[in-house]
Amino acid sequence: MIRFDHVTMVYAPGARPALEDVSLEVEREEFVFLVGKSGSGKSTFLQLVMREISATSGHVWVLGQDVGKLSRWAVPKLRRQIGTVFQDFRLLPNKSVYENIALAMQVIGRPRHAIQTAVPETLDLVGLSGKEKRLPHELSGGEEQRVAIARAMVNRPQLLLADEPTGNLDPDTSLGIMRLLDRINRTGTTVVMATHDADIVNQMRKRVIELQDGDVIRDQARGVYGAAR
Ligand SMILES: Nc1ncnc2c1ncn2[C@@H]1O[C@H](COP(=O)(O)OP(=O)(O)OP(=O)(O)O)[C@@H](O)[C@H]1O
Repeated sequence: MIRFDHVTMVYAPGARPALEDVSLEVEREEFVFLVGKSGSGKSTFLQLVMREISATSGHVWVLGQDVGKLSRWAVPKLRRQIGTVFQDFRLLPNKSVYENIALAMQVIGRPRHAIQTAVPETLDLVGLSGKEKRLPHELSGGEEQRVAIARAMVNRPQLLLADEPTGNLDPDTSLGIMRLLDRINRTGTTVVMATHDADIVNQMRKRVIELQDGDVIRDQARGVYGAAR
């Protein structure tokens, strides 16, 4: 699903590498937490997978493709197979819940009948049936994140990347979001989630990859947040 082969990322000449000689593999249908202090390289990792940036050296393979070698038209095709969720939700404020989700299908040219089927199904998946007409400001933070997850999932991506998705939510709401991400994972979507949320990581007991100054310093199955090294 994802393979990093001696990946180094240097943003500016002479700068310290944001990732240095990272090699690892994420298998299909895994759930992986990326942890590490601020600046350790978590977002850089996710951006490399999305091909928002290109590795300075080494190879990043995503869904069987060396993303550094993709042509310009192949990048959007790759991104269509990857859902993304962020800490700040990134919903369009003057569009309804339904419209926010439908837009993700419209922009890739899906036909209206497909949208009319998939949006209600996805709203049901995230537990927001009945709220389709609401605007984002009429929702709680947890509900806004559920809309963002619905938008990420409506095109049925094989891979879901989440950058600190519970960062703006209280512990109970965060747990609800994690249960949803776990359910999405169990139905076959690979999930990679960067987080600082120790409680969540310790409760979920999934694979934990810890970065420090651009190095992988721990890769642990059924891991915890703080190092039990
Ligand atoms: N666009 C950029 N230009 C230059 N340097 C960058 C850029 N993005 C990140 N960096 C640097 O790369 C390193 C890794 O940053 P990154 O954002 O990947 O860390 P992070 O683990 O995601 O941090 P956080 O938890 O704060 O989001 C840091 O030293 C950061 O300053």
